[in-house]
Amino acid sequence: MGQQEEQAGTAPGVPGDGPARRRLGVMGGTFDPIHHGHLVAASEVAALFHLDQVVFVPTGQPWQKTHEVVSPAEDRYLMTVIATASNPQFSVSRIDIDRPGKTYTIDTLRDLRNLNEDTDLFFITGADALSQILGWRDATELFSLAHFIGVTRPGHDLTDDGLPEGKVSLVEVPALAISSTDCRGRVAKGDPVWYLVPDGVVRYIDKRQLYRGQ
Ligand SMILES: Nc1ncnc2c1ncn2[C@@H]1O[C@H](COP(=O)(O)OP(=O)(O)OP(=O)(O)O)[C@@H](O)[C@H]1O
Ligand SMILES: O=C(O)c1ccc[n+]([C@@H]2O[C@H](COP(=O)([O-])O)[C@@H](O)[C@H]2O)c1
Repeated sequence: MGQQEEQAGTAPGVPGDGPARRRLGVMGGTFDPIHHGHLVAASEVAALFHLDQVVFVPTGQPWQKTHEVVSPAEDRYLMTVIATASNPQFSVSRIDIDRPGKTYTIDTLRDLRNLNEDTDLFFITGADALSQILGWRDATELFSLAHFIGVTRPGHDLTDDGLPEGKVSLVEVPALAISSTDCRGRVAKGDPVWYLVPDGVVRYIDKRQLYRGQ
């Protein structure tokens, strides 16, 4: 499938006929720290899919990152708030960090469905995460709760192989070869993360002395 296939005019459910439903993008992530790769992906998808809002949802306990040291949820939440504060289309939800136990997207989407009536959900995910999705909890039900939008990410193949037809769109976004792992590594070595993450996030990392000992 062509990565540019889902342009504005062909995006699923684009307003036209029938009563307007709110269109909410959902950008889930560990955001340790949030970086410009996340922000560009959300901004690009919001424009292409005519989304009213994108809600960033930091994970509580990312169960597939148990081999890594994950920063406290409150730090990751606050960095996400700082990074998104200037964009009126972006907001941040605490639903995953306030829910006890491991974080599963099935719970995220069920909660968001309950909190938002007359709303269609669009879950935004990078190519690396999309390729793992069949291993997520209750994978088949996920696709009945949201439309999934896979975005390009340098170093990863974007494919919807094996995923249900009509439930996933693939989108090319400006390529930013940034990862949270790389940002953490740079801070640990004393290298700059300016312009990889928003300025306020650089200052927050410094203020809280995050990633220093890693
Ligand atoms: N540079 C990027 N371009 C496009 N999508 C990205 C990029 N970085 C992360 N994503 C996507 O954002 C979501 C949240 O990612 P996450 O918070 O795990 O960041 P990460 O950079 O992959 O972190 P880590 O390096 O710690 O694994 C995932 O769907 C991921 O695929
Ligand atoms: O639901 C699952 O089983 C599941 C497994 C791994 C990742 N996810 C979600 O995928 C998103 C990106 O996760 P991560 O670990 O790459 O930051 C985030 O919203 C996670 O909650 C979800």
